[in-house]
Amino acid sequence: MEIYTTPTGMQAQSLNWKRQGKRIGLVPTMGFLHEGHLSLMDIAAAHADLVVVSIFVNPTQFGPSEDLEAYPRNLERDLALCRERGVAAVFTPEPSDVYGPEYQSYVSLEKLPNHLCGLSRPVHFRGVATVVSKLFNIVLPDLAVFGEKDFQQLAVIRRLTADLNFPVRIMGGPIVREADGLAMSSRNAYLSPEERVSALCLSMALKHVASEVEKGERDVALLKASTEKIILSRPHTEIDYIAFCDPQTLEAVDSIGGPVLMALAVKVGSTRLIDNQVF
Ligand SMILES: Nc1ncnc2c1ncn2[C@@H]1O[C@H](COP(=O)(O)OP(=O)(O)OP(=O)(O)O)[C@@H](O)[C@H]1O
Ligand SMILES: CC(C)(CO)[C@@H](O)C(=O)[O-]
Ligand code: BAL
Repeated sequence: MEIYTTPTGMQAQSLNWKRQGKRIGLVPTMGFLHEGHLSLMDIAAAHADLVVVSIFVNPTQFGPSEDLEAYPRNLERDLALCRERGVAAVFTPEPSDVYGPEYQSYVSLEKLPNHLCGLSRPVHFRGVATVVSKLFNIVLPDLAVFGEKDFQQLAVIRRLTADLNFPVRIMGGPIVREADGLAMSSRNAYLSPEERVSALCLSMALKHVASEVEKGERDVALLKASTEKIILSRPHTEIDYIAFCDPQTLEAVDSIGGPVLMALAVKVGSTRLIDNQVF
């Protein structure tokens, strides 16, 4: 497995592979890898000749009061996991290699970030859209795989790929969960044992709503009220949002007609967790 730390080194290797006719599958991550990330590598491997994983805690997608410094990191372990999974190359640059001192070019979307996580993380999707655009130009992937856990991020990336004519196929990977239902996330490492128990309220609320919808409930106000009750009955929880929206536009809906995305963001202690399901 090759390890590249500079954009020019990575891009030169990618150009080489392209000349040889190889199809490159990219899995962008911020590291501290878990089974969710590994499942995306398997999807990429099934659709490409070789897989490149990027490991980069991207500073531009963190707000000033967010957890950039504290974000969990373990590069040695991540590299071992990538090697075991048959990854061809890991791209792991330093922030200064990605954003030089004169850096001033950003990609932002007009509408999709004005919902859900974008409301409490105002600079987040501009940072994500910028770094993903740069990764596409550096790694030159034929396809790139992102997790459905970050549903809004996947929607933003699909949109920007179409809008900016990147010749990249975007694929989504299903949410991988712990045995008890908690969606895997690098940030789960922040949870104390007591908070880890409270964190189950997200997947429990989704399950509860799924069964209510199955029984015929269509009223979003009622479904929101019962979700709120489930979440706030657990210690250390604070709701950022409970949203029911159109899975394409992310506009809020007030009843379940066609397919609806239910998305949650909940702070458990100081850890912000997200989860979602489409009904
Ligand atoms: N449980 C999961 N199942 C499937 N994909 C996931 C899961 N968790 C993360 N991913 C995907 O992995 C990619 C890299 O995400 P990232 O490195 O931020 O991991 P994360 O665990 O989501 O971290 P964080 O705790 O910061 O949200 C993203 O496309 C993300 O959607
Ligand atoms: C897509 C991404 C790697 C961009 O930094 C990040 O937002 C993530 O890990 O989901
Ligand atoms: N998984 C999305 C990265 C972030 O929360 O910053």
